[in-house]
Amino acid sequence: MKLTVVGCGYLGATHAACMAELGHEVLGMDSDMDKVATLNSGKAPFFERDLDELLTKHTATGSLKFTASYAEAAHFADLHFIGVGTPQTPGEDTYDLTHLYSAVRQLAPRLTGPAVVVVKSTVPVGTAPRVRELLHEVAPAGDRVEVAWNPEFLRESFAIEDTLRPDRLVLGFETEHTWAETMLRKCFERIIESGTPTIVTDWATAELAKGAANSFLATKISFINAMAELCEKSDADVHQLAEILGHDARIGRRGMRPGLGFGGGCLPKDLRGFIAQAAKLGAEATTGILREADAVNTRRREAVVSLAHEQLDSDLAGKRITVWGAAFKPNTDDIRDSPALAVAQKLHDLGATVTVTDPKALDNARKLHPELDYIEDPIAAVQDADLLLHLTEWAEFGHIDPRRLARRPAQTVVIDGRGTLNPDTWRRAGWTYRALGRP
Ligand SMILES: NC(=O)C1=CN([C@@H]2O[C@H](COP(=O)(O)OP(=O)(O)OC[C@H]3O[C@@H](n4cnc5c(N)ncnc54)[C@H](O)[C@@H]3O)[C@@H](O)[C@H]2O)C=CC1
Ligand SMILES: O=C(O)[C@H]1O[C@H](OP(=O)(O)OP(=O)(O)OC[C@H]2O[C@@H](n3ccc(=O)[nH]c3=O)[C@H](O)[C@@H]2O)[C@H](O)[C@@H](O)[C@@H]1O
Repeated sequence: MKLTVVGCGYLGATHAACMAELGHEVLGMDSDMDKVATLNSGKAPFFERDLDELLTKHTATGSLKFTASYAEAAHFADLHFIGVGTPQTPGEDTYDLTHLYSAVRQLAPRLTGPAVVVVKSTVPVGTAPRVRELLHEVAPAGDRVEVAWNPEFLRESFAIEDTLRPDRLVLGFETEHTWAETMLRKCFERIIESGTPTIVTDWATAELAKGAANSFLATKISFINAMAELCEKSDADVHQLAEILGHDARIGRRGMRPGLGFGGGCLPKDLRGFIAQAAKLGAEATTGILREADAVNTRRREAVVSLAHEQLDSDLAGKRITVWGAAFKPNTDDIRDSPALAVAQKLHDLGATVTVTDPKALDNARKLHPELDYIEDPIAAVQDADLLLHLTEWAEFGHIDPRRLARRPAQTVVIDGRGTLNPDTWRRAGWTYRALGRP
């Protein structure tokens, strides 16, 4: 099939490359010309495992191309996926849908024949009818343009695997048995035939499925982090507690790692956007648990700052603090709402000199937090430090032998914000080891 993907960021570039891998002819469209040029050269404008290889493979054969032209995109195919960003509105908890409506407004006047517009971006429930309205108003093809909803559940750092072999496919349509459904079933034929659970539903359920999934994931993380707060008061170990709970299949171990909490471009803003929309719809009473999940998450960042205070005798002025980690999680260069950088910035604001290291995210971090210091080598990073914070659990950091570090810092104190370093190894190497939720 021929198809386009409008918006080629973390989601869209991956989707475009994976659709080419499924055998389709794909044109990715993005308003950012630099991104388009990078993608056309077979490279991703961000770090995602194996994505460069997939882009190189399919741009080389010509089955995958990128453009900044809506006219070209509209002309190329009659199946259009939209994956533009839907960030949090600055200063509010709601979604900023400007990019989504802008993409629809620019695509619509160029749709002269029957077409299917499939939205993958995450939105508040109730967005689909507005997209349909806009398309029918503006597109010359009018109501021959159908709208489908296909929420995306991929995780960054597993994006290709999650796109090609998803846990489930959710397809939302206005009515049953539409042309849009036929088109999407054909597009995802290989995925569906491999046995992937495929749920066909209405628009509202498809929209809600995404917000509900991310809200649940966020709440699961905050649940174990609330237990960490309790462990801190009772000398219990939240990591062992999580293991014990996780053996119950109804609870499950995955997605329940305690520590500094969730960040990234999705869980925090989707949780807040979900709460804001529920309140707008008059279902505010259902959101208490979600508000608490957000509050627990914020408290974990504050807890690391408090621990740092405690270790440095309540005086951060002039202290040298090394932070291992800038990305919001390992194996990505994404720093959107990064818990590690939020803590680093706070410590800097309190007067410390903060040096950050990260295997992939330093360029992005430098742009957003120019006042912090940066260094590539995590070992050199601890030179003369009064305190080491381990805030993003890259495997590279876990493999460092603390004995190799012991003579470099001014004080051998480490706060393990992710709880993945081995306390015994660090203590045996002469370090004072502190972590959230464990003695
Ligand atoms: N990043 C992820 O892992 C996932 C993201 N999502 C959702 O997918 C959507 C996109 O997220 P990301 O890819 O992370 O964002 P992103 O910011 O990396 O990418 C968005 C892209 O859209 C482009 N864009 C913005 N306005 C445009 C327009 N009018 N026309 C054409 N291109 C335009 C931007 O230049 C950018 O390249 C969001 O709604 C997000 O919640 C859903 C599941 C996973
Ligand atoms: O909507 C999205 O964009 C995506 O958001 C998350 O994916 P992602 O943000 O890539 O990352 P996760 O692996 O879920 O981690 C999110 C944050 O939670 C933290 N986390 C995760 C898991 C855990 O057990 N504990 C924990 O603190 C991570 O460190 C990270 O900061 C969801 O997992 C995806 O299903 C969803 O598609």
